[in-house]
Amino acid sequence: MNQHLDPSPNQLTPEDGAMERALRPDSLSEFSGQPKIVANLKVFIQAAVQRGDTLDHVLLHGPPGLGKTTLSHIIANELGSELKLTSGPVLEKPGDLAGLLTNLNEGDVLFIDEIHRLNNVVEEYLYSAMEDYRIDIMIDSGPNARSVQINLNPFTLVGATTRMGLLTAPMRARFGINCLLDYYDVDTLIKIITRSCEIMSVPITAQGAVEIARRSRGTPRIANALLRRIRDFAQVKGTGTIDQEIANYGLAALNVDEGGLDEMDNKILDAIIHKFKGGPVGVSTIATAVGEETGTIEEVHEPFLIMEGYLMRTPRGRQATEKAYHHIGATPPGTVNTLFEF
Ligand SMILES: Nc1ncnc2c1ncn2[C@@H]1O[C@H](COP(=O)(O)OP(=O)(O)OP(=O)(O)O)[C@@H](O)[C@H]1O
Ligand SMILES: [Mg+2]
Repeated sequence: MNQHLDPSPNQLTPEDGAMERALRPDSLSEFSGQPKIVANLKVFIQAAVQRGDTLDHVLLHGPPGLGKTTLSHIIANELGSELKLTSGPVLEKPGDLAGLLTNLNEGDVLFIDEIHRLNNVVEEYLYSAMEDYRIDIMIDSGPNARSVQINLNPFTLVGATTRMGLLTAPMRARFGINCLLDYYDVDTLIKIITRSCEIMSVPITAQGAVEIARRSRGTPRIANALLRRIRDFAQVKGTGTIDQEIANYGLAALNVDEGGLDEMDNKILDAIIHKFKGGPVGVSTIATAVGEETGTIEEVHEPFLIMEGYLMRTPRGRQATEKAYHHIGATPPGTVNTLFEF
């Protein structure tokens, strides 16, 4: 298996990373899809700007590659503010956070990616910063230790998470604006693909765009990643134009099937059906069976397979649907074989 060809969101090469940034829309009007989120953010941003207030803290959540980081850049752009980026696992101790917070200017946007991965101590520290724009820092240690209160400039915290369930209730409660990003429909993905092709100066036919959009798992990052690879196929094996034929050829070569399922999606369905009698089976058992991390299955594969109707979540575990059986060419349980009926 060609791992480097895997278009999964976690396997971008540095070259892909640069291209991803080039394809990233930088204003709300360029951002396609998520109409409710865009409309609401427009109002909240305009209202804050008109009043000369800082925007309330924003929580962005949803599966990888749907535009959380993109939106954080856009929010800062639209506010005309500076964006400072960090992420949950990087902030190991309160001092790391204090350094960042005290350097924020009024109205700056602080983006904390993977905010569910903040440790408890840092998280509690963040509460007073978010609520009162104030932090207590300890100076000296031992008998001379004392805490000093520092006032911060008002700022907007934008937190992003793929795992809303892992965010503590007090943390969630401190965000005034809560945005759940949803998978994109095919029409919106066509728009995103067409825009990317214009930026990359790659010719694409309408059918070529449909084919890639349809098989991008509702995710702009995957649409762009597939597009870049199919551009290579078009250049080397075709005429340079991405039409339906070369799109089909490239998608097959990349192991993306007709329904847009990748190799791991198919492996998961196959394991549930053939190893665990269709389920219900726990996600960690599935993870072991297919050799993938439990977290990746929960964040990346499961939400997509559920949305597409291949998988059900029951209190006792994950269960394959009839659609899943048909997809991998197995017979669903309870199906009467009509050949033997008289
Ligand atoms: N609405 C959109 N319109 C156009 N392009 C988009 C949109 N949303 C995302 N993209 C593209 O998809 C890429 C991935 O988006 P982004 O990095 O914002 O995802 P994310 O939600 O932060 O993912 P992760 O959870 O993995 O950090 C961007 O570089 C951008 O090119
Ligand atoms: Mg991101």
